[in-house]
Amino acid sequence: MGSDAQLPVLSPRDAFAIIVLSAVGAHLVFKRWEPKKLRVVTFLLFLVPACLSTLLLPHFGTALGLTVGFLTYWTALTLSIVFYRVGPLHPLYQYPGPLPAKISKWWHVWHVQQGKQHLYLQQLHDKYGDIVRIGPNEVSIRDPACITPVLGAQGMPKSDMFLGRNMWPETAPLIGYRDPAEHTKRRKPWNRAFSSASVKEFEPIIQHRVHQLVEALSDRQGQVVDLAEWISFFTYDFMGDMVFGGWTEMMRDGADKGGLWDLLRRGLTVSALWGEVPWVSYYAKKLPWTAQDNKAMRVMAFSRTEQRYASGSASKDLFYYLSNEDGSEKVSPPRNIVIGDGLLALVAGSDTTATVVANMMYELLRHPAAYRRLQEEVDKFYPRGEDSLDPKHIKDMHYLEAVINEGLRMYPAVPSGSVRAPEVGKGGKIAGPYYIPEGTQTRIHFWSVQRDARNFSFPETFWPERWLIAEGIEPAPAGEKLVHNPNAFTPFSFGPYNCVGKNIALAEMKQLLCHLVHKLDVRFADGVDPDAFDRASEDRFIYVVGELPVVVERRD
Ligand code: HEM
Repeated sequence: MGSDAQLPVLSPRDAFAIIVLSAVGAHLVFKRWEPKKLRVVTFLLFLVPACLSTLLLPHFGTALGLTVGFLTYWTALTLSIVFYRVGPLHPLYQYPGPLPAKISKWWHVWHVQQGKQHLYLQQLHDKYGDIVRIGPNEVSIRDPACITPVLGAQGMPKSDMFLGRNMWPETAPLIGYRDPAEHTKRRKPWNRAFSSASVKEFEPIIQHRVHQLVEALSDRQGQVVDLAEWISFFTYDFMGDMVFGGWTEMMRDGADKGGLWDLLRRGLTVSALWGEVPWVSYYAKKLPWTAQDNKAMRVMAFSRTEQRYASGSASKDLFYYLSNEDGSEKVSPPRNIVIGDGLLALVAGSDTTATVVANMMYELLRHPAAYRRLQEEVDKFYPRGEDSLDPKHIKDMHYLEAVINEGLRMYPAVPSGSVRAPEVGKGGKIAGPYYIPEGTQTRIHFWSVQRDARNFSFPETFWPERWLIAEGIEPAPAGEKLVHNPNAFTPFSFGPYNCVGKNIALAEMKQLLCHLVHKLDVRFADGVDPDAFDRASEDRFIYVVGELPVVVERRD
């Protein structure tokens, strides 16, 4: 071909048609393969429109041609996405939900960022019904009939939420394992650590730390103390002992001197967001400032893990099982896995238990009759002079159990549930009356299910007696018919990925409440607005509570 050969010039109409069709094609590529690699995304979002804009240069000149070309491409891409998401071709078209949520996931992320996701989703369920579309590709469910089909053994695998939360796949903790077979394998040492027999071995540690908490509070009698903070100190110190054979001494210091608690809480806020948009974490982890807290968290866990490897086991802590010091597995897991799981235990076991106990105490303080009744039960089983750290009567203390169940019902530690998704390529799943298309992010909204009048009478009222009535231990109030659906009560989740620490958490909470009300009288500090505590609570995947200013008095 000669050097003066000219490329044919397309008419503006044809050029625009090609740009628009290419943008729709790019949408199809994004939808089908969800590419994350920066090269591919840059190619689709910048290189393609740049090349296509050259078709407009003969008509508009360079600057205007490029501007019009890019704008046309991006507008067509955006409109293609929006029309698809709100239109009848979308597999979730039939499910109701707010329009902005259908169009963009960022609508939901904004609500998550506010920390009030639990209330927002509850409002959506009240408005739209038991299934709500809360993202372009996501639903929230409030129907207990869906718990087994979504969370049960034949249910759905984990979604990629935990890939986003964790950021570094090489230290993926148990909770992030998506492959059911790998998850079952990795969960074995956890199951050994938290079997009924092993939980008994943790009892002396619980007793020691509960005693320490009650003594620390007694030392401050008459002063205003933040009970929620002290309960957190307790759970962190206890988990440090339980996981690594010792770590923090927050109760001794009366403060989080090492900054661990602060660091984990900050990390929690960020990872709650990234869990909602996992692809963001793919880029964010490459930026030093966004990943700072998560990195610092890993460094801390790494250093404690190394120390623990070096010192060997002085007791059968969780590490003993996770690192295979018990010798049950033929091959010991690599260190990175043990680091990930050690950190998980600390996060999963500390804030969860702390937040539930703080909420129970809050409700007991708001309901003095319930506080008195609990104290009377404790006093009956442990008369003055008896050691309420000895757990021998705890299994017979029905009101204590009722208080704990009621606290867990009203304040599930993971209020908005953890997300599952039918695997892409394997077809959708039926959940109760709903068809859930493959790849749909699906959550059971525990907060809404457990506060639904169709499952529990007076759902917004703290009423421990409901559990005694349901068990037939005491009669319902005259003229009342109790609504009580035990299948709708899943604060520890359900199925093969449920909370592996449930037994230890229950043992810890029972021992703590029993000894605390036996030894101390607790009341709100003067001038405290009790509702402020409720208002300050936030859903950061784990429920996080505000300050609970109280005054304690020793009872003996
Ligand atoms: C009141 C206290 C607690 C509550 C309400 C609670 C609740 C939960 C929930 C809702 C999940 C999510 C399960 C899912 O993805 O469906 C979970 C997972 C988990 N929890 Fe707890 N938890 C508590 C205490 C603890 C404690 C003390 C530990 C001890 C280390 C612990 C360890 C874990 C672990 C390791 C997982 C991940 C399990 C897996 O993926 O197989 N939790 N917990």
